[in-house]
Amino acid sequence: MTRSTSPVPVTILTGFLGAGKTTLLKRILDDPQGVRYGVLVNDFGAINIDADLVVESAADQVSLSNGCVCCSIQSDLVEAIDGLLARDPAPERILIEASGVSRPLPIADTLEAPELKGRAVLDGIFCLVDGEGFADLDFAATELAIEQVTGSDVVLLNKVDAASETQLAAVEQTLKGPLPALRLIRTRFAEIPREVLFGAHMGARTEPHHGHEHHHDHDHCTDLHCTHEHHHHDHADEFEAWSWQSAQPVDADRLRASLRALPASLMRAKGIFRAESAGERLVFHLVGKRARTTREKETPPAVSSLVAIGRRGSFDGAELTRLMDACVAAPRP
Ligand SMILES: Nc1nc2c(ncn2[C@@H]2O[C@H](COP(=O)(O)OP(=O)(O)OP(=O)(O)O)[C@@H](O)[C@H]2O)c(=O)[nH]1
Repeated sequence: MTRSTSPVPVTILTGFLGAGKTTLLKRILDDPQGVRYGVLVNDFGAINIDADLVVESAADQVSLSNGCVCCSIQSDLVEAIDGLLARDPAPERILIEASGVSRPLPIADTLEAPELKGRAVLDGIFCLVDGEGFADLDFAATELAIEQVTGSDVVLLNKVDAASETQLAAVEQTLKGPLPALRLIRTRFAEIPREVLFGAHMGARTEPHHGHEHHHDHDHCTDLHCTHEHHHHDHADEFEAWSWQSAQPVDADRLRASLRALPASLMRAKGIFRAESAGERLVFHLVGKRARTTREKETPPAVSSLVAIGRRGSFDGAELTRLMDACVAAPRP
């Protein structure tokens, strides 16, 4: 097998919790158009539900859970990319779905690690923004979302179907006000032509991007939200993830009741469940104030899982566990 000598292009998908990163990833992988993808999915929680959601797609996939690739598990990221590149056949492109609380530039800087030098190269950073939910983010979350935007090459203002024109215009104004050169595309379920996504060849970054000098190509990069101190803390200090699993099927009615009772302080929750009725799985998403459960005609997972993320100290994990244990179907006599 001949190995390509040119570096493998890497695309980073970033964006705040629930903005639509997995939706975009799935869209790409469901129609790979002949490209062999290597995929790296990072979930802040202990269970990588995103990995489960995209698992049926044909791609080499590595999951990085229980931490954030931009800070606490950055070295794991190098190792994971190294591992993907070493596969035979090697991927022709690598996609990294960052956790919703990651900052993209430290991830891009990872590609400069000596182990990866010349083997992988940054192609582009795409930031998903939730057009419907952006206005509901609290101040700190807005700040992080904007930081993700400033570190990206292109912003996908997503969920345009669910947002009003007034909402969308307000988000655009918030983002473009301080960043007039921002490249922003409105999307519905992250639908975007492949030519826009790939081939940007943003290339190697030659200097740290969080300093106050930005000499590189990213003309929309400003230091507005960019303080050194800000970039060096660990997201584990700010956010807390809780997770729950059950090998027993759940009772669909009780599950609905438990999910409705989840505290409003949660910023994001997602789950995949095996209900007693076989042949389908229940997928739950809570993004800010909005929650949705769908029945999917996919093989149900062997183990039902739920992950929730909120600000540290803003919810009671033991209470959540009690709530979810209550929806496990009684064992059959
Ligand atoms: N109405 C609407 N819903 C969307 C759109 N894009 C994604 N969603 C839904 O929003 C929820 C979250 O989408 P994901 O793609 O899982 O978001 P994410 O950014 O990967 O979430 P994290 O990995 O937890 O940060 C899911 O229920 C999606 O179906 C859209 O354009 N319109």
